[in-house]
Amino acid sequence: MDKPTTGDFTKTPGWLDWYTGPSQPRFQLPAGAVDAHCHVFGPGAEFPYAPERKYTPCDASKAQLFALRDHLGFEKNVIVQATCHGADNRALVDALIASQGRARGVATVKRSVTDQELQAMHNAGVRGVRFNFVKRLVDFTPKDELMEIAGRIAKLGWHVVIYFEAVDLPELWDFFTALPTTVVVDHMGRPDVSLPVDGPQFELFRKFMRLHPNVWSKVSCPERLSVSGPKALHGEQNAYRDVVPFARAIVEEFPDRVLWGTDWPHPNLKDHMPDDGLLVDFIPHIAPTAELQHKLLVDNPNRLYWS
Ligand SMILES: O=C(O)c1cc(C(=O)O)oc(=O)c1
Repeated sequence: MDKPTTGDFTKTPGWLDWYTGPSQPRFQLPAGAVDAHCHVFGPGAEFPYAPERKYTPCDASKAQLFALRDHLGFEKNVIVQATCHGADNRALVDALIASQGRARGVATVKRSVTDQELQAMHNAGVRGVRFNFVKRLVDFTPKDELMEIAGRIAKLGWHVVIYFEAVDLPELWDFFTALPTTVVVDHMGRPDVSLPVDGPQFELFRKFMRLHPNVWSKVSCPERLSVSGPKALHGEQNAYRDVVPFARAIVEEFPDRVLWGTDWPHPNLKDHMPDDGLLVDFIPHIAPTAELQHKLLVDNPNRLYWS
């Protein structure tokens, strides 16, 4: 793959660029596998980063994403609008159209979005909107605005993707459970994996999924959640041990409501940038049987995004 560029923008100090030359995964993905959480950044020279962004990344183009897809052995992508592009979905839509049906998208919209704009996004392959509650990434949007957007996109058959941190789930519970669509949680609601997997924090998340059959979870981002490592670098086949029990518990209890994605190009990692090939090798640790792997990687994402 090409090396990352920066265009005319200056990257956030300490920014880690995505890993070039990822290894060939040892785990062979099943035919039809979907990378259900990844992003495109710019390129900034073509699709400028949003003025209200909280970070400036290195570029991560659609061509680079599709090269990674092919290298790792995925058939398709779900591209999630990154907060560095705000509610300007042009880079996302451009990538969706270029994918020729091999990518679907999750957009960020404001209440001012028109029905024609929503329809155009639908035609390009958008199937959801993302509501972000991680304070370091976005400015606050009132919940009545978000609920209004949810009501409108529900009519298109779209779903809502939510990104929040585990400590905020109690406060957000009533809003989340009132959403009228399928609800997809990013990265298992970001549990603190140094706490017990059967402790109150993660138990609340499991209860959230148990009580609400419309709630799905991405069991992605061990590289973001792990405290103990080891990192997915230098051929490590047993990376991020502390995340395994959390992700595996969700995959085994809710096999028909889980998704997996690389999270490439891994925005805002501070510590290291994983080898995406080794991230794929993480999958059998959390989905140990061929049946669970097929649901996670093929059946579930195809049902949600391509049917
Ligand atoms: O849209 C983003 O900016 C974004 C950021 C992060 C993060 O910084 O945790 O994770 C994501 O999955 C997406």
